[in-house]
Amino acid sequence: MRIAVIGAGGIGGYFGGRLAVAGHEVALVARGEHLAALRRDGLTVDSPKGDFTLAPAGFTATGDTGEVGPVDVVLLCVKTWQLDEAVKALPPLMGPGTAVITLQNGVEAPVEVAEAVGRDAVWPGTARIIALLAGLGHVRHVGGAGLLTFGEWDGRRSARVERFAEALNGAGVSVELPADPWVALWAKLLFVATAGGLCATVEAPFGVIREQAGTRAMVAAAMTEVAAVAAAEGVELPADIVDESMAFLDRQPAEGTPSLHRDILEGKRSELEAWTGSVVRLGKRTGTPTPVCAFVYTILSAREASRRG
Ligand SMILES: NC(=O)C1=CN([C@@H]2O[C@H](COP(=O)(O)OP(=O)(O)OC[C@H]3O[C@@H](n4cnc5c(N)ncnc54)[C@H](OP(=O)(O)O)[C@@H]3O)[C@@H](O)[C@H]2O)C=CC1
Ligand SMILES: CC(C)(CO)C(=O)C(=O)O
Repeated sequence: MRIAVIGAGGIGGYFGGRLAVAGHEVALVARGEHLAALRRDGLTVDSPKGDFTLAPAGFTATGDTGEVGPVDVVLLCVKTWQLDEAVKALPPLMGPGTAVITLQNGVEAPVEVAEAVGRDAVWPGTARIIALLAGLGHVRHVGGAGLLTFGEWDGRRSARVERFAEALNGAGVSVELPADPWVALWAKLLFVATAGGLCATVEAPFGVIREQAGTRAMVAAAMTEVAAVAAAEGVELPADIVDESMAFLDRQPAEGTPSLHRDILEGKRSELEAWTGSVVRLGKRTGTPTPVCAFVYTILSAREASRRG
């Protein structure tokens, strides 16, 4: 298949790299020194599922989607606050059946992208992985299954969704095709906005916030708030979503950290607005109380402002 990945960072480099190794025609859209390194040295991925290096001849590295042309699937792998610019790079990649998979945490990215390319072209998706850019042209898969969920906007099973799922499976990437992709997005938000938010608030990895009774209780209370906001938005999460998500927290590597935590610590712009911030915003809009999420959001807004100067 012909695949373009916009944003060849942690998740884009990992999933795009695996598809290229499996023989698909992959274009990694990157910029700056990272793009230069990809062109010169190729892509190196360290992963518990098997390390690999892709030679420059094994994929296209470009800063210009006009050089790529229409593809079957676009993996949109930039941060939420980078979507605006990334969306402007989409038109040359779009053919009649092109699907754009949004992999951002949060529930707002598909809506933003659909405003540019239409709902029929957008597959709301999630990535279950911890991956990061370890250096120029170098991605590190730290943990997590390396699993993708995605589907047509309205949840209908289509031939193109199944075809891409097969391509991913053939590339060693696990896939779940949810009956409703929005349930998967909300379930992921329920985890990152709360467990991710608490890690960033106390500046500690998953192992600490789940062992301390106080932070564990706050995570569970915040998760209950997110489920209530989802219901108010018309998305019914499974009845055991909080227990399931606490069990998911217990399965995370003890030293694992969410990107929200790493970004704030490093003084970078974070995705706070799209994670805990969106829960608070949508809670206000629907009249759903979110006191724990609002507390976490307030602390982190101040912490990010202070770190970024
Ligand atoms: N990392 C993870 O484990 C997971 C991440 N996610 C989600 O995936 C999304 C991406 O996260 P992550 O992979 O960590 O992010 P990274 O910052 O590692 O990667 C994003 C990459 O996209 C590049 N980029 C941004 N805009 C453009 C553009 N217009 N053209 C070309 N390249 C561009 C960035 O370059 P530059 O540095 O120059 O800005 C960077 O290399 C986030 O929304 C996150 O929530 C979801 C699950 C797990
Ligand atoms: C919390 C985590 C690792 C879960 O996959 C994530 O999505 C992120 O850090 O962006």
